[in-house]
Amino acid sequence: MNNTELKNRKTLPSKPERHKLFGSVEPGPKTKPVDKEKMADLQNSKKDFLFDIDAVGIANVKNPINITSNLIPNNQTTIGTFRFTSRIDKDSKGTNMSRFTEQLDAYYKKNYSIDIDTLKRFTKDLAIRLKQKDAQMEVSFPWFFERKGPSSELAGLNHADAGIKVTYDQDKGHYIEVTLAGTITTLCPCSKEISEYSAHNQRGRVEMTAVLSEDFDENETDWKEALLEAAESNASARIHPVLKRPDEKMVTEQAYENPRFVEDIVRLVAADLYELPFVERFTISCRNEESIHLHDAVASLSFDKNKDA
Ligand SMILES: Nc1nc2c(ncn2[C@@H]2O[C@H](COP(=O)(O)OP(=O)(O)OP(=O)(O)O)[C@@H](O)[C@H]2O)c(=O)[nH]1
Repeated sequence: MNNTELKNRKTLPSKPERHKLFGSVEPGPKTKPVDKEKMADLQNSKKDFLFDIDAVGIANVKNPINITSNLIPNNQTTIGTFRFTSRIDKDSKGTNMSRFTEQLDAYYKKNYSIDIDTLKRFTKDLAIRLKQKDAQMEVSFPWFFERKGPSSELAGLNHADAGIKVTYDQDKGHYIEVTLAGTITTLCPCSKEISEYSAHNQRGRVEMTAVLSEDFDENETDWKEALLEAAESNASARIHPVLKRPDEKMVTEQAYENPRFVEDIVRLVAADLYELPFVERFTISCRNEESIHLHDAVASLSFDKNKDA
């Protein structure tokens, strides 16, 4: 910038003056207490408020999390989306919302890992912090895993959407439910059967929710890997980030050799989850994004090993 340009530059008012220009005003007279002890505490008022509340808390909380995985990368940092709640009875006006994020930050500072044992501790600590008999947390996160091309062995990262829901109840103990949604290739059996050549295929999303047995040991089994394998091993073919021509030929032929309807997928995945000893009950859904329609094909089933077996 030369001297003439510098001289022609506009002189702006100061930042406080600019704020006034755009409508900011001086603070008014203040009469309410500023000390926490003297402030009204509406949410802690005790009275008959007519109804118990099943779940009150906060949702859509995002925080960085550490997870471990049996598949590479074995340790990863990803983003967790949380929901925290507890019951309150009809004698309490409200919960203490700040305590949920206060506890999350305390765990974050301890560099905690999102594993089931830690989350069991988390929910029990949360119930104590809230002075309630129960607490529930849900966390969902993208889980990354390395996948190699079947012939070239060239690697890249795939991801699935994972979730854990843990409930602590002073009288009943812990309840644990896990969710995994993975992506697969399916090739239409009907299309293969009726056509002189080719068959249309689709990208399917398989979502599995499983209630885990009390004795489930995460040190022995990575539930994420087990559920992913249930979805992928029953598909027409797996999804790959990197495919060279020899890989593509293998994947295409494998899909043709293993045609699947959306119904076939939920039943075959159900058979695998039925055989996993640490799964007590499960729900499976599959949504295929059809390549010859604008709509999707969907199927779902639920099974309880204790009731339906
Ligand atoms: N209970 C309740 N609080 C809400 C809601 N929306 C916002 N909040 C706010 O959450 C803020 C923090 O609440 P608390 O955790 O009770 O704060 P506090 O009483 O200073 O915290 P403690 O010292 O832990 O008791 C309050 O200022 C509430 O106004 C709501 O729908 N319900």
